[in-house]
Parts: sequence; C-alpha cells; structure tokens
Amino acid sequence: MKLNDTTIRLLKEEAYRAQKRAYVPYSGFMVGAALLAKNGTVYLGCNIENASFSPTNCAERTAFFKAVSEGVTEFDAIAIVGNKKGAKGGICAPCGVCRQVMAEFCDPDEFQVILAAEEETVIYTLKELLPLGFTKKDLNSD
Ligand SMILES: O=c1ccn([C@H]2C[C@H](O)[C@@H](CO)O2)c(=O)[nH]1
Ligand SMILES: [Zn+2]
Repeated sequence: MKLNDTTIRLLKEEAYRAQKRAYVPYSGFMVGAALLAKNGTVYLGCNIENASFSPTNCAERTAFFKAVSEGVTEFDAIAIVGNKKGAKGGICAPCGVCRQVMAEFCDPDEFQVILAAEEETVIYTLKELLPLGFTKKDLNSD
C-alpha cells in the first residue's frame, strides 16, 4: 500500500504526540508509535518501563495491543519515533519482538513501517525489516 505524503506527515505527528507519554524512568529513551488501521483509526503507543525491567513494553506493541484488544486486527502502516529525553537523535527501528508482533497481523509486502526523526523519514516494508519471518503460515503447512 503506497501512503500519500499527508498520511505520512499525520502519522509522524501522532507518533510524536504519543512519545510525550512515554514512561521511561530507567532508560530515559522515549518512543512513540502511531498505528494506522485499515478502517482509518490511528492507535497511539508509548513505551512503558518497569522497575523489574522485563515487563517493559515497547511503544509499537502498546499500539498493536490497544488495537487488537479493541477488536481491530488489520493495519496499513506504523510510524515510530524514538530518542533519548531532551536529545535529538536519528531514526529508531523497531526491536525484533515488535517486528514479530507486526508479522502476526500484517502483510509483509504491504505493511509500511515509517521511521521518523526530525530531519529524516525512511519507509520500509515489514518484509524488509523481517525477511523469512516465522508466522501462522508456517504452523499450518504440512
Ligand atoms: O523500537 C523500540 C526500541 C526500544 N523501545 C523502548 C524499550 C525501552 O523502554 C527503551 C530502551 O530500550 O526503548 C521501544 O519502545 N521501541
Ligand atoms: Zn519492540
């Protein structure tokens, strides 16, 4: 799915809005995500850290789990921004766990991952970020 410039700009702005809510007392690394569902709804996510570290949830998965828990499971794109508190920083690519969650719900050739920073925006398909992903198709093959 080819995104138009207005949609890309809107998703980037929404990701920055979500980033402000990041709960990051341990790393200080603030991530925001804006997930565009096929029905047009945008789900925001931020990273949420924990004193016990491992329960930490990334911004991308927060957005996905919000959507899925509301019954929405079809998506076109996600915009992601991330940087250390008060710093400028460059693009922030999703971690492996989040790529795997994307692969559960999104078409690898169609789903667009927008990596945005103040002075840079690059877009990848999910397949480019997770080639040869393991998905439900593998479980179903005989
Ligand atoms: O794509 C990413 C990469 C990292 N984080 C979070 C997890 C943790 O709170 C902090 C540092 O790893 O950034 C995300 O939310 N998304
Ligand atoms: Zn992640």
